[in-house]
Amino acid sequence: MPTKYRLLVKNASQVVVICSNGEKYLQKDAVQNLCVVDNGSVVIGCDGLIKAVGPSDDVQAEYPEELFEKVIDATGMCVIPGLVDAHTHPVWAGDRVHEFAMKLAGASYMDVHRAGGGIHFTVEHTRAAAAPDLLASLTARLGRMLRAGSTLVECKSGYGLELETEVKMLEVIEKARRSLPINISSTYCGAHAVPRGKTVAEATEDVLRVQLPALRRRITAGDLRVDNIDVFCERGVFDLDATRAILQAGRDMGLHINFHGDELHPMNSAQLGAELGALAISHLEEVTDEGIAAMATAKTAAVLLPTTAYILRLPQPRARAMLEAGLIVALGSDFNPNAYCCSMPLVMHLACVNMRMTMPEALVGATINAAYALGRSDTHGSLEAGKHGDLVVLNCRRWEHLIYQLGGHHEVIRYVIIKGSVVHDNDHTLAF
Ligand SMILES: N=CN[C@@H](CCC(=O)O)C(=O)O
Ligand SMILES: [Zn+2]
Repeated sequence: MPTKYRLLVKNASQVVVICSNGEKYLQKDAVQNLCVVDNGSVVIGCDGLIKAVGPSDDVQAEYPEELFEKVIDATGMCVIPGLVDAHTHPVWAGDRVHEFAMKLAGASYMDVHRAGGGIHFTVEHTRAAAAPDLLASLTARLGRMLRAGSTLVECKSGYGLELETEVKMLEVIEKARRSLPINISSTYCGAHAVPRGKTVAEATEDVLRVQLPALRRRITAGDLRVDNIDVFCERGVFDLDATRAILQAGRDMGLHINFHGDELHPMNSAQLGAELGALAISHLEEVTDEGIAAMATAKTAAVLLPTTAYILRLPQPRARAMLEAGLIVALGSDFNPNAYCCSMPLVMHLACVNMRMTMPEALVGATINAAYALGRSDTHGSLEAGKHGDLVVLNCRRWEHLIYQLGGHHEVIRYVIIKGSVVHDNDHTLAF
């Protein structure tokens, strides 16, 4: 009999589908009631898309095993959707381990930034780096994220702050997108800091008159794919007017608005994002109640970054107030030289303990809602027929072990699968 399907994952103790009615995001009570199939199986076709998910007996009655290229017996294991990391800065040279020591000794993020460190330090090293070296380190970092269960990752530029290096970074992201199995959502973040020697007005003009028009030409020519536009809207970085001008220009080019706001000071970034129809705003440690309400009405997702609040000892984002107001809450690792974390399981753990999210809220934040924040929830973020066959098989009978076992994801994750192909097989056999 000819092979017709790529992969059968059968007999899993739990298949965490997340949602099953084509929802683009989950909010309010829907977040608590995850769709979970006990003793379930998943079928992925040769096109890499999910064909069926359901109770094992039903699936196996309809899809005989001999039709499959590969069968995984997931007895005693769980299946969850591939994790989605909605916020990373993974292209850079030069680490900042020395600044970690400064911060532990009491320096704030902006103290380091104003002293010429922080983003400026990384910009200097990234400008000097050769593209193949940046690609090699990006590949290694994406590999680490993938082994921690991430199958769709947002990747920002933003350590160039001038055309040449911003394009170099976006080209590196594009090469990774074309050559690696992991899915990438690419973000232009040329307004990540005001470059040394320029005013905010000059930096804004450079983005508007030089960088964006050049990017538009590259995108139109098919050389580059860019999905999102980002600005660091913060006191001492880009103010509200500059942020508005840049985000509007990006939106006019067809990019999704997805930016840094209300992190260190209340800037009314949330209200601005809601007004502009932003798909997502990240950080929000300092968002006001009015900002939360505006985002809920506009269906602008909140991308919360627990690693940053933890490392910088910031006030935690008010996840509970956001969830209760009906916001679409997503999570991201914020991997960058300040917050060196590639692990969404660790991010979910921090979100639960420090932000008081429940485990279902954290998993929703790292799947369907993170996919929504990237405009990808029609194809990613849940295990529904027609979506990409991206999933993680866990070496445990209950999916919550992935969050509960602090820092233990290397042992808990057995397989990472993208479009029905096993891209990571952690050949451990653990008993619970
Ligand atoms: N806050 C602005 N940007 C990054 C940090 C980037 C850096 O420090 O290099 C963030 O999301 O945390
Ligand atoms: Zn960031």
